[in-house]
Amino acid sequence: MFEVKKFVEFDEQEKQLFRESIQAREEAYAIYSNFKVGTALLSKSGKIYTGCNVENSSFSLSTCAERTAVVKAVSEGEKEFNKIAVCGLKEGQFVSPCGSCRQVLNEFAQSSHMEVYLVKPSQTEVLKTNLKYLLPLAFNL
Ligand SMILES: O=c1ccn([C@H]2C[C@H](O)[C@@H](CO)O2)c(=O)[nH]1
Ligand SMILES: [Zn+2]
Repeated sequence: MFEVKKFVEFDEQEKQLFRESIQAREEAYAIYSNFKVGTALLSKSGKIYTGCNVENSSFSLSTCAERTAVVKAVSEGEKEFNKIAVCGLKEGQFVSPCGSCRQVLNEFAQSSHMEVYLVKPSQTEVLKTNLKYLLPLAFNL
């Protein structure tokens, strides 16, 4: 399930998350793909952790924005997250987390229905979905 709404229709906390994902994207180190991604992750305690993609000349060592944010947050003591905003731009379309990031989010999601927002840098519209929809029948131990 997903819905697309205008940026301004969301509540203040959500809009703050969206703005921080847009800002985080500015820091992306994407000199090989030129594809910048920014994220903002909301922890159970209410704090926001941001991330961007960090590429490497040895391409497979590149890190996605979502996992940058998760690793930052977990290393600072946060282990559960409620929401994540992902900001990217591909010919005007929404950018969605890759399969590896979906699995990593699943590890630390407070609920399997963790809210996932796909944000456009233009602040025009936002696609709202959830992790259950993006990762059905998820693997868990
Ligand atoms: O979920 C994703 C998928 C891709 N990227 C980055 C990795 C790479 O630097 C660039 C192109 O794949 O986009 C992310 O940050 N998040
Ligand atoms: Zn990814």
